[in-house]
Amino acid sequence: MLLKQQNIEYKENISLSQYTSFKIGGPCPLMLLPHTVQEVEQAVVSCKQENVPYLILGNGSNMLVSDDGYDGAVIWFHHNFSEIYLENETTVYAQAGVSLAGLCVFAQKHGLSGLEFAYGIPATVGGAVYMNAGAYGGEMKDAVSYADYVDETGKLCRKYLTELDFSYRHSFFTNTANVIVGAGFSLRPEEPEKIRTAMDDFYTRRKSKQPLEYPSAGSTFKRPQGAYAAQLIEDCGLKGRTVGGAQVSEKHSGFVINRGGATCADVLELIRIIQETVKEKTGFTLECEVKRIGF
Ligand SMILES: NC(=O)C1=CN([C@@H]2O[C@H](COP(=O)(O)OP(=O)(O)OC[C@H]3O[C@@H](n4cnc5c(N)ncnc54)[C@H](OP(=O)(O)O)[C@@H]3O)[C@@H](O)[C@H]2O)C=CC1
Ligand SMILES: C=C(O[C@H]1[C@H](O)[C@@H](CO)O[C@H](OP(=O)(O)OP(=O)(O)OC[C@H]2O[C@@H](n3ccc(=O)[nH]c3=O)[C@H](O)[C@@H]2O)[C@@H]1NC(C)=O)C(=O)O
Repeated sequence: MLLKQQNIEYKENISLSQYTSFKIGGPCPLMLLPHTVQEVEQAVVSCKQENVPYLILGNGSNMLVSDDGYDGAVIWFHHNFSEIYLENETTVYAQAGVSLAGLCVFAQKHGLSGLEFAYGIPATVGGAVYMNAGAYGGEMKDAVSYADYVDETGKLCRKYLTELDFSYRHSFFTNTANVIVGAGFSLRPEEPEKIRTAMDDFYTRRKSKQPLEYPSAGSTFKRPQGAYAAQLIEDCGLKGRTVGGAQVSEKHSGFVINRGGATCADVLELIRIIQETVKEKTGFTLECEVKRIGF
């Protein structure tokens, strides 16, 4: 395979369950761990040439991977692509593998406000921009100034906020094979203490309401127009409903959790039951927020 002759670090025959926050997922023959933009360009071009599909993995916190795994190459950014610096007085640049927690703490230490809402979202910068991650009234689109990416032909490009087509859990990148390599965040000066207090407040709220003690992929469904998925699920009596190792969290019914040993098939069956029951009893259609991989 050409892909393995390019000096890009790689691992073979990995189990994707080790790389997803759900702790679910079958095998994958090849994981590429690029360290430079040039290596990302090479990886994309080689995958195209060899007709190998690729998947970009950040923190794996929004993925439901098939028990049969993924028959392609995974490009992994966590731990590498972790550079972060001040571009000017109010702009922070972070590479795609930087954790949102790391980005928030960096901004706070430099007295820059605008990312407090994101403290506690278990994502990388790449995954968060890809999906316009949001919480507590904030979204990535409120802070992102531009994003750098390697396009599907292997060329490095930049798009600015107005071109990024952000909306609820969606961006220009959604359902494309572009690889985000970094982003610039435009922030406002504020006292570091005030920023720290806001971050701690959001984190405490998250911890008290969400089942962080179990593996999951965050909210399973998007908020449907005019309702909350969690409330609909609770009103339909589905809190605690279990299939194999998968369960509708007793703490927050918007989360399907892995109580131990859950398979992808368990989660899919539980999702099917939830969608069917909610539709039948309330008329609302619940759309999955979690991205399905390898189907
Ligand atoms: N608000 C909250 O409390 C929570 C939010 N989340 C969400 O989970 C997401 C998780 O981020 P993360 O764990 O890092 O992502 P994941 O590893 O879960 O990847 C999710 C998808 O994002 C795409 N992606 C990831 N990194 C990149 C990149 N560098 N360039 C292009 N596409 C990329 C991939 O698309 P592809 O398959 O096309 O390759 C992938 O399928 C965030 O967007 C956030 O919304 C999760 C938990 C809680
Ligand atoms: C976890 C994620 O993001 C989360 C984000 O952390 C939180 C906090 O702002 O708000 C969203 O959750 P959410 O829509 O479930 O919001 P919450 O405020 O927790 O709950 C909404 C409503 O449902 C009700 N609710 C919640 C839990 C529950 O068991 N039962 C219930 O009825 C709440 O009382 C509230 O009225 C995001 N999810 C989506 C799909 O928009 C994620 O994207 O993975």
